[in-house]
Amino acid sequence: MIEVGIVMGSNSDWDVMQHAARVLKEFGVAFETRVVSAHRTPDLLFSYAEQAEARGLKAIIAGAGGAAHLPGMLAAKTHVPVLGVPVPSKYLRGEDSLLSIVQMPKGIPVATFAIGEAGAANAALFAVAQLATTRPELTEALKAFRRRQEETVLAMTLPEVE
Ligand SMILES: Nc1c(C(=O)O)ncn1[C@@H]1O[C@H](COP(=O)(O)O)[C@@H](O)[C@H]1O
Repeated sequence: MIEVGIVMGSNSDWDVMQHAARVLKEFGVAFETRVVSAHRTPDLLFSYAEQAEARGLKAIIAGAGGAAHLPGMLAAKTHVPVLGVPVPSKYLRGEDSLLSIVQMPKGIPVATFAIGEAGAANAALFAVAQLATTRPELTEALKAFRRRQEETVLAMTLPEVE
């Protein structure tokens, strides 16, 4: 059963959003990927959000760039937690995406992550952590992930100054 939906406003967001998919794949979490746009496919957005809970989704990772209304509008139409990823935009480098996702009005929350690839990967790690509250094997996998990360950093070397 699919547990996490990864949606994005355009297939041009894939370079960034693939990093969420890669993390979920690494942790063995079942996910789907979809292009859904609040602006260009509003009817699809409504039906996706309205069906999310009944379809068993536990989290929706939503990435969009520019006037990034997708995460907020999904959150408006479902109680499934929405994790927003600001995708870098052509003219404002994603600061527009970040502000339009993070500044939600009181009452309709979107958990907002960093702009770009790191935000996409962290949104997926956060979704894994959410699922781990009822799945001990995911907690163990998260601990192992942190240990590997720590070992990588501890093994880092710096060049000598000439
Ligand atoms: N921000 C949104 C929404 C939305 O919020 O519903 N739909 C598409 N877009 C964004 O428009 C940008 C340019 O899209 P195109 O590359 O298709 O022109 C993408 O970053 C997409 O997320």
